[in-house]
Amino acid sequence: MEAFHLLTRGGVTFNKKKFEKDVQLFDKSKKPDIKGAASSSSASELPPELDFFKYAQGGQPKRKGDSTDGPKAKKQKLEESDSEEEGSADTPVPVMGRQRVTAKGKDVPEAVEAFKSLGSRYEMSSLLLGNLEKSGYHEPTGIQSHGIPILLEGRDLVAISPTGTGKTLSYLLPIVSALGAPASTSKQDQGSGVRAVILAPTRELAHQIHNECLKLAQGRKWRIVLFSKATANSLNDKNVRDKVDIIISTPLRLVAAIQSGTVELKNVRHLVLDEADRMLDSEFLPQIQEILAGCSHSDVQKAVFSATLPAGAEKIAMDMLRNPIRLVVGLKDTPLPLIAQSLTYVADDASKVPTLLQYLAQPYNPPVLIFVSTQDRATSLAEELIINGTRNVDHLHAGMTKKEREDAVSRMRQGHSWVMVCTEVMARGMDFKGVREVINYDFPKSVQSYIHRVGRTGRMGREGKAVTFFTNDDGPFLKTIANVILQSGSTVPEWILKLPKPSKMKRKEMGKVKRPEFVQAARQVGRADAIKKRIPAFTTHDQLAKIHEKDRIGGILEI
Ligand SMILES: Nc1ncnc2c1ncn2[C@@H]1O[C@H](COP(=O)(O)OP(=O)(O)OP(=O)(O)O)[C@@H](O)[C@H]1O
Repeated sequence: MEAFHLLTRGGVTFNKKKFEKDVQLFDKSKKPDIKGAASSSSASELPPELDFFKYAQGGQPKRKGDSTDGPKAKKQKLEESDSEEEGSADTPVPVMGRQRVTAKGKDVPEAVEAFKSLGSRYEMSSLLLGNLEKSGYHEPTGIQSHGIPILLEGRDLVAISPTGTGKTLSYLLPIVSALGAPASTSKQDQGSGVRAVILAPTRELAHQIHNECLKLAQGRKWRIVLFSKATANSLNDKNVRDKVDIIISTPLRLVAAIQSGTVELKNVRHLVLDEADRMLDSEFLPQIQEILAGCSHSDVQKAVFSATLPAGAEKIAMDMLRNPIRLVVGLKDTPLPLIAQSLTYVADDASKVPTLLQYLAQPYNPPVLIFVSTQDRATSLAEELIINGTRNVDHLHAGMTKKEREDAVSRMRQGHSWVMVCTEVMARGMDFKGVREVINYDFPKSVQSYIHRVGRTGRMGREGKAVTFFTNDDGPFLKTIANVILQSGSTVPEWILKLPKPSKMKRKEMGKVKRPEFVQAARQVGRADAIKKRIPAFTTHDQLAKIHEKDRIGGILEI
């Protein structure tokens, strides 16, 4: 702890040379050396901060300033190293693609190297294989190569694979493939009532999974229902209810429907828990148990998926499953090496807004996701950024109405939001392909929260960048997150590594750090004027290009 105190006790003995980069963030006369920030562009080029549409089309990110310590180099190092995750002593499985996959369990089915093998080996329909192609899924990822055959062979599965590696398709494809004829047309004896249930912790994620599922099922009349109050009401009619093939829901919504008798799960043959560790935590577990009890068919295949699965959650999962196979892709509970991660010291809460404004004043890669700890802090930080001239700022938290949340997600998907301030509700599962930078404005409340938050970038082979602010109050937990960063191949200052490891008890306090209810304003004086003159929250691409042109030549903003 001594090193941390040296850094933080009022700055008297602060070693400025050693922490030059952190000091630069507070020195307005110097540009901070933010790794990954592009240098200023020539006047004839669109400024990099405006040029994100190119990226949004999926082009390879060109990060300037990457050194030999950049994510690629780190990835290489990790692949070359002999580092190994737990379970590797079990059934050896060939290395697929870039990530090591280990499987534990009896009679593990052989992995597939190409989607087309699913046609010959499992008679997967050409319609489904065609839909994969149409979606741009040409080759399976590690979790898909191994996980899909396991599920197609009817086995239960615990799958742990890093964020953005295609877990959704790994469970959707086998389910859709096993459905056969849609319930509405079927004369076969497949029972009546919903046959597959997929559970996710947030409405946004359930919605995203629903969209993926619809894409995959194109061309067949399966009824795939995203559960909401409205759909629950429509299922009051048994004739409608019996024609549903798949339900995708949050646990609470489904339990309410079970209790009111609008849904029966006795015909369910496939049950998937996405973000399994969250679903099995104390908040959701009673609901999951109720849903499990409702799935009373003698042959229910169960699968749990997550990027993180702490031992406690894994034990609960294993007890739920029958003769399961456990798959681990990459290093368990570790972000992908493609995400360049760093820690930024900001002393106290009041210093965060100025630090963030300085960060956003440099060229950055929009859209950027900014995580805060509470709903009020999300709203107030978004407001603060707008007042201070940051463009296209949006926010999202669970206290907003369903419509507001849907609109915010849709603006993000369409590329209208450049800066999205959000709470934990966006941390898990949300897939926005263009997100290149994540900022943990408030320190995460657990290692799992950290991994999922930073996992909103660096998805499906793209590079990403994640910055985590820490204050003096976060000091005791710094080492825990630093270890995760180090394990995934990014570098951490030496002094942090020398901090003592917090006890298990202490680590539990990580999520309980007290923060002010609202973020602290960057400017008190002239705030009312600033609000009146603030730039409209959303402007068109052309308007923004004009603004930047004027900014460069010192013009006055007129919009
Ligand atoms: N085989 C594939 N080829 C190309 N892209 C794919 C493939 N499989 C999935 N994807 C795309 O990769 C992205 C990430 O997939 P997905 O959201 O399923 O990741 P995940 O592992 O569930 O991540 P998280 O842990 O954050 O939930 C999505 O945009 C998806 O469309």
